[in-house]
Amino acid sequence: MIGVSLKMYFGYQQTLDWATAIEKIASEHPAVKAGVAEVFILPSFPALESTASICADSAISFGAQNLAEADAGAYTGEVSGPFLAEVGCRYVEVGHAERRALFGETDQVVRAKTAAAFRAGLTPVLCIGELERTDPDSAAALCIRDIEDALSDADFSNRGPAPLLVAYEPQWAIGAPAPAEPAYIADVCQKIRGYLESRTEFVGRVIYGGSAGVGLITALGTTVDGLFLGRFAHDPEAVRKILDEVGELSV
Ligand SMILES: O=C(CO)COP(=O)(O)O
Repeated sequence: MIGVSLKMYFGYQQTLDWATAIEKIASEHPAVKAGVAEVFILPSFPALESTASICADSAISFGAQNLAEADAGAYTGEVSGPFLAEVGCRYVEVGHAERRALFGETDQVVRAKTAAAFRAGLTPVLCIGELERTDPDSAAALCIRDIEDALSDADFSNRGPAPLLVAYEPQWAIGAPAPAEPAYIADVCQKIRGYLESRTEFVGRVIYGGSAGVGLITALGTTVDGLFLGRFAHDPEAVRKILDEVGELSV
């Protein structure tokens, strides 16, 4: 699973050119064709509709970087889960470290947005990760506590197991020159995976984000379900190389 959030780096046309390039690379890639790699992209809201056209009948999917807590109403400037689903989003990011640090999103907000995503039938890309570098046991314990907390308002009663994507993003590794060490990532993600497997209301997978780029998935192997890329996916050729790596891992 290779996801990319563009954050707010690109302009509109730049986003569409990039999405077109990624769609072409992914849909022609043997790892995607063989079903061993999946790609999703998360552009800014105003590019979603054009991204839907680019991704129509394609192997790649798309989603949004944020959603409102409520489904409809007097919430100026917000975008609801049902709106995103109607545009064709499959994924929506919830609780990214930048939303928490820069826009005051609390645990309560993350709970409400996670519940809203599930209500709309979207797969939350639930971002969690420790603030400061620590040991893998402490990091995993904190992540599992945050996942449990984020899910605590979600209603799973009306359907079969819902898909959930956990993005393990140690906050100290976001926007850094290099990712966390592969052994550290693998240890934390294996523990998160163990927790996700113990829950039956949802089917959870865990991807790593935080300065992820070419070479990392080869080092991590199958200890993670994929990567959540930021800056290092701005060059579409880097995404091609990462898909090559995924293909090599599966043989
Ligand atoms: O936060 C991230 C993905 O959402 C990671 O971003 P960078 O890879 O640019 O550090």
